[in-house]
Amino acid sequence: MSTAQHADLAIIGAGSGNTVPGEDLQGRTVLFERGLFGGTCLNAGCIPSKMLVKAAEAALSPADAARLGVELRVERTDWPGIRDRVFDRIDRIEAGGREYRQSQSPQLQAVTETVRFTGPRRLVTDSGAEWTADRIVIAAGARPVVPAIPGLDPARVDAPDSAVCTSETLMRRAEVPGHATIVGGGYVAMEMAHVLQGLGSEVTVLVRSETLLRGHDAEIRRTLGEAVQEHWDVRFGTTATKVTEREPGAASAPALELELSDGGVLATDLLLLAAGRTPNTDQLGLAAAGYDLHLDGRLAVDEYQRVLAGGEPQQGVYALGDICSPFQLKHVANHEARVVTANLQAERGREPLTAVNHRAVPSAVFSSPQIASVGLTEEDARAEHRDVLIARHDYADVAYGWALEEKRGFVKLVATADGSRLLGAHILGPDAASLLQPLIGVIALDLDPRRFVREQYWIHPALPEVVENALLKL
Ligand SMILES: Cc1cc2nc3c(=O)[nH]c(=O)nc-3n(C[C@H](O)[C@H](O)[C@H](O)COP(=O)(O)OP(=O)(O)OC[C@H]3O[C@@H](n4cnc5c(N)ncnc54)[C@H](O)[C@@H]3O)c2cc1C
Ligand SMILES: NC(=O)c1ccc[n+]([C@@H]2O[C@H](COP(=O)([O-])OP(=O)(O)OC[C@H]3O[C@@H](n4cnc5c(N)ncnc54)[C@H](O)[C@@H]3O)[C@@H](O)[C@H]2O)c1
Repeated sequence: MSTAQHADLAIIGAGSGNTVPGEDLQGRTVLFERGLFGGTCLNAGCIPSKMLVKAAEAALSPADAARLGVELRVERTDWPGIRDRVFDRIDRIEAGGREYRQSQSPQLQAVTETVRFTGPRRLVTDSGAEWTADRIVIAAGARPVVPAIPGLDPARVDAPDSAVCTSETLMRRAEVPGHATIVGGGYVAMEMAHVLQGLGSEVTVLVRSETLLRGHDAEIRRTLGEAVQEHWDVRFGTTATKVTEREPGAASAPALELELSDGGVLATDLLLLAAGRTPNTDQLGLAAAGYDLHLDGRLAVDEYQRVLAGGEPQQGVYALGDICSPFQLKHVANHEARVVTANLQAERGREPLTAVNHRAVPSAVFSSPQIASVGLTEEDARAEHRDVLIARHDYADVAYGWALEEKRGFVKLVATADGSRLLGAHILGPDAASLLQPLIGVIALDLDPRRFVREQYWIHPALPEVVENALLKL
């Protein structure tokens, strides 16, 4: 006889999955979380990284001020103070979320363990507790890839006394390294290089390919590459071929020696691995459940976020966020969580399901310069459409750009040949993420960009005039 406990709904992962159980969900719910409540975004991702970017930018402000004729000096950056300010706030929110789920959520049982499937709708925790559930939401996220580099012991990555880390532990480290080496040329590498340099590190970035931020518009990538090389030692087409870690605690610094594919040797205090994030599907025993996976390890879902098995959607089994999404972004995970919540309700009332909307997914990279992007790149648009219109306006050609003395920033728009539909928008420069937002609306709501620009006021002389002028050029 089975001793398994039974739930109406089981949720795996209290990151974005934690938003699914609302007041109106009926029946017994179990929420499995092996780590921190709030998941990656709150504890080791979007939120602490942006709080640190802000501190780094304050430390880098003398260079901006100097362009304006103001001489500023940074007296000191108080890393322990900055780190503790950031994580005191975050840790309190995490503890509050945990406490709420553990003792104040009626009908919900929080199980703070790792769980895996032993069959379809059948689960077991690490301590052996068995569960069955009528409906399941899989929101188990992703984790940093640890590339195979000779000499690198994967078990030591992120250990408290190790000089090799990922974004999981970087932001809570005891010290800012004198010299940091970053493997990767993607989002994490660009943002963390900015943070580390701002807070006092010398930074070397090892980029396996010849470009930063693969998938972004080529002009954006090229301009970013030129800009960051003014501050960081960026080595394109270069990988680490061997890592030698000195004895932990050995007096002689630096802690690591790296052999590089170009034959060079690099002594460094910290190695940050920022080589992508892999979905946690391999840790979930999914073969026992028979659910389908994509080649890149993502759980396969249909447009209603229902998990597929043998190509067929499984009623009542959903996935959301990094475990299944083609976009590893928090706003996408949140949207998918809303779709899943709506569909759990709809299923009960036998109402139509809501489809996910992955059109016009924006992203921003909070580096220096900041980048924000939505829709097609120029290259993709040219491949998809016979003719396209490209419009570009520089920050330097609007009044607020003069106030900023901004030389590099620009807005680039990609539209259909007649200018009636915006296909993509790409911004590089101060406040790019905020400037992009109205253009996300134009694409998402299929607004005519010619009406959008003409039939509203644009505040003069505010920075959005750079967006207005790019739109006028269409
Ligand atoms: C450094 C960094 C910065 C980022 N910045 C941004 C940003 O600025 N903007 C943005 O949009 N996105 C950003 N992201 C991406 C964003 O954090 C993720 O896309 C988002 O958090 C994914 O949410 P999720 O719910 O899918 O996964 P997670 O938040 O990772 O939640 C998954 C949860 O499942 C738990 N879990 C996993 N397996 C099991 C198991 N077997 N049993 C029990 N529990 C399990 C985990 O402990 C975790 O808490 C950033 C990511 C990083 C790493
Ligand atoms: N601001 C944001 O929205 C934000 C910030 C951070 C992370 N994220 C999300 O998290 C995801 C993961 O970030 P990321 O920077 O780790 O991944 P990424 O996919 O953005 O970049 C990975 C980089 O590592 C390189 N790489 C891969 N394997 C390698 C290897 N074996 N050796 C050397 N280099 C290798 C790739 O060429 C690439 O440059 C992002 O794709 C993004 O979706 C978003």
